[in-house]
Amino acid sequence: MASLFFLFLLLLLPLVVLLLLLAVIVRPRPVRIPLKGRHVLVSGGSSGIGFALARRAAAEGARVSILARDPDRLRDARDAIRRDTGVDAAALTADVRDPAAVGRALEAVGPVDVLVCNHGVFVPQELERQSLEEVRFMVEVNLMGTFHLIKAALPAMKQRGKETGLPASIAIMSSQAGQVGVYGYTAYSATKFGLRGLAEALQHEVIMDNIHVTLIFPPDTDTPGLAEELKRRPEITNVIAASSGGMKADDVAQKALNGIKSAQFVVPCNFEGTMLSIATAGLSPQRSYLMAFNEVLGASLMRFVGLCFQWNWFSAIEKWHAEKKRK
Ligand SMILES: NC(=O)C1=CN([C@@H]2O[C@H](COP(=O)(O)OP(=O)(O)OC[C@H]3O[C@@H](n4cnc5c(N)ncnc54)[C@H](OP(=O)(O)O)[C@@H]3O)[C@@H](O)[C@H]2O)C=CC1
Ligand SMILES: CCCCCCCCCCCCCCCC(=O)[C@@H](N)CO
Repeated sequence: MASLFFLFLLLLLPLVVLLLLLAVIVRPRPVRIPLKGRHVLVSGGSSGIGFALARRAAAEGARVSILARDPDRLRDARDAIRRDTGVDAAALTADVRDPAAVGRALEAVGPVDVLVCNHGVFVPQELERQSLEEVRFMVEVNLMGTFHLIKAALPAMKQRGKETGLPASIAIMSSQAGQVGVYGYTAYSATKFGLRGLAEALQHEVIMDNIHVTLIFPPDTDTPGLAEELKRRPEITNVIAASSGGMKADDVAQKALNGIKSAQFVVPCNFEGTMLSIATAGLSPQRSYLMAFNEVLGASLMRFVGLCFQWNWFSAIEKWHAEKKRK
């Protein structure tokens, strides 16, 4: 009996040592980003996830600015935020593809404490059938638009951080299609994978300015954008995307905001997303020693689970092609 207990302790010991080691080495160090009274700017804040996020930030006492192209939708969103929270959000009309317009918009509202690059466009299609114009459109909006926002916001953000001594945040909306390539998403996945490279490198560059980068990876989320997308999404893309459960915009917004407040680098939004994040942890920064522990121990199991998913997806593609041929 006593020797069994001893054996158990012996097996446990390496895990405890690993946990302690991780607690010492994880970087960057954990930090909390306060929201109350701070300036939160959300691009794409007039619809879907961005709107839900802006409204939640307002409800938590932040000063909120929303940025998008269509002034009518912006006005409706601002009215809804006022109705639900009593907060007057600033509505900024700008196309993120236009760096000068983005610069003017940011200048008008002053320094940002939490920049949420959430805007995004998604036009699913097989690459062979998709026009280069559509590919370029997604790259310009999703990828270049995010560069434009960050370049425009960073100098004043740094300056303000120096004055207040408070940590600031740059959050970027990726997608689970930015963690795994999916049929019909060659261009879209490329932009969302691209944002990860941007975010990892940027975190190195701004850590000494007390700025913390957060990358959010939602699954299919019920938004006006998704409704449009579904009108033309290839059937097999629907099948693969359904491997991860769909979510409501407000639930994604809550996960995102919690992730921003605790300065998580990677923010998964559902259970499948957590598995996906462990499977694709790579060399991304990790502040939580508990998550680091899960990543270290879960890596090989999640690799195996990922291979099972790929098996399933390639089988579905094969079957779909066979059926198409028969028709
Ligand atoms: N819904 C989903 O299934 C998922 C979404 N995501 C990502 O979440 C983000 C939000 O998606 P969702 O809420 O569904 O999108 P919506 O289409 O509902 O809203 C998109 C927002 O972005 C704005 N926007 C689009 N293009 C530009 C532009 N060129 N300049 C400025 N603003 C722009 C839109 O306003 P306007 O058109 O007026 O400019 C709108 O406010 C995107 O980055 C998307 O890739 C990730 C995973 C899943
Ligand atoms: C190791 C374990 C793996 C676990 C399961 C993986 C499931 C992956 C599903 C990918 C779905 C991609 C949806 C993209 C939604 C999106 O971005 C568009 N709606 C555009 O907005």
